[in-house]
Amino acid sequence: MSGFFIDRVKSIKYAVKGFFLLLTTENSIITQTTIALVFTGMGLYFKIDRVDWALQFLAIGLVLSIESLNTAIEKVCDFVHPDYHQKIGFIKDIASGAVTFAVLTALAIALLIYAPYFLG
Ligand SMILES: Nc1ncnc2c1ncn2[C@@H]1O[C@H](COP(=O)(O)OP(=O)(O)OP(=O)(O)O)[C@@H](O)[C@H]1O
Repeated sequence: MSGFFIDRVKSIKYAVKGFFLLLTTENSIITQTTIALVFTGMGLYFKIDRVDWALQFLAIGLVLSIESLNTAIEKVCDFVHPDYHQKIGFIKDIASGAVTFAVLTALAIALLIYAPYFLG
């Protein structure tokens, strides 16, 4: 039983390590995090309500999570096949496509939250 808890604590340790690796080494994650901070600033500036904060955090989490998985897929691709291959290109393209789904969702949420402040 105690082995189970030690394994869980180790998993959390590796997950936190991965979290900081993404934030400190991956340009795409650093860029998305910067955008997330800008939107957090906008939320504070416009004093958005509790539901809008929840939707905004959900959108930020969605984009960062999918972007992180896309980064992991790119790393696996580069590791298993460093040279050019049509299938690697296809795999990387559809992994990026997943990020596009998340970003479009986040853009829709951002428009719903902030358009009224800009359009009056
Ligand atoms: N080994 C490869 N074989 C075929 N096409 C590739 C290969 N590597 C990259 N590509 C093509 O180049 C595109 C960009 O790949 P890349 O790995 O540079 O990702 P990226 O989107 O620039 O991500 P990042 O900026 O996070 O590195 C892929 O979507 C794919 O179309």
